[in-house]
Amino acid sequence: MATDKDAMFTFRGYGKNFVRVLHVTRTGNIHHVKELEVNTQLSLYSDKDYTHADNSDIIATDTQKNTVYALAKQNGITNIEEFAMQLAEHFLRNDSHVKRSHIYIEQVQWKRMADGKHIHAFVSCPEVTRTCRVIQHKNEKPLVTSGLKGFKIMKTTKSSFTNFHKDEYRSLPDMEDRIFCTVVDATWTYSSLRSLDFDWAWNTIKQCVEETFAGCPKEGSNSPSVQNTLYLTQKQVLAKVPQVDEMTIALPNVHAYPFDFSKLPQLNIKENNEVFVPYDKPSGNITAALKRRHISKL
Ligand SMILES: O=c1[nH]c(=O)c2[nH]c(=O)[nH]c2[nH]1
Repeated sequence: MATDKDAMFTFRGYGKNFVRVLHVTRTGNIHHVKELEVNTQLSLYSDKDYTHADNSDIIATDTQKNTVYALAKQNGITNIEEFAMQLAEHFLRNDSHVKRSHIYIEQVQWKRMADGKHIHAFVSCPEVTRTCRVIQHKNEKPLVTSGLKGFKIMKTTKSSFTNFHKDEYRSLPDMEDRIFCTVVDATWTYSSLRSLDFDWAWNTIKQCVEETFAGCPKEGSNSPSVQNTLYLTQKQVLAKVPQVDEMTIALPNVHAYPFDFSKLPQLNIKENNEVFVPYDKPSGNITAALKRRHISKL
């Protein structure tokens, strides 16, 4: 990447962010909707656009935006992974001077009204955002990373945190029973895309996250720490979705501590396990990436 004798680029890329698309498919009178926000980024072989103000190779970010709408119209949107791969491939195939395509898509969810039965009326369901990142280099296969983010979940018991390290700075007591609240941010890569049903994979992984966190509805499941719950989630995902090669999860520990009624001695409140103060800052930041040891044979 020679630039001049004093400096060189270590990265270049440009594209359009936050391209919003609402896509409606009609099967007779039954309508299906998908709402996406698409981010495109292209890296070219030449750097003359940056260094010599030569714009002749630039695929304008406006053109990239139009391409998103055109491909949505021409190909439809089966799921965000397929759509991102089509976009990445399109720029590489159509424009020989493109070296690398990078497409990142977020999908917000709409659910059918009337308990999922309405044929054309929907309710916004911001409970969780589905994400997908596709990076593809010229003449190479796409690297697909799917994910979910913003999935805020909480349980009011069966979470403890005890026997942790003691030193002169520790003030937190052992907690046998606490509130566990987190906002799940997870991404995963696939070792094989062959006959992979991306919707099935995403739904299965979301279910793993929920089930590991919550346990069965009548009993729940014990969490001895956020770290352990995170690891058990990853293990369950690797067991249930054989195409997943590596999974990264971030589970912030969004603390909620009992209000300290000792500050109000006149109320003579001795016990409190009902009134909590949620704190969004600071939050614990617990994260790990778990990768399969053996390459999948799929
Ligand atoms: O599950 C937890 N893990 C920690 O590392 C930690 N640290 C902390 O203050 N509370 C908790 N809880």
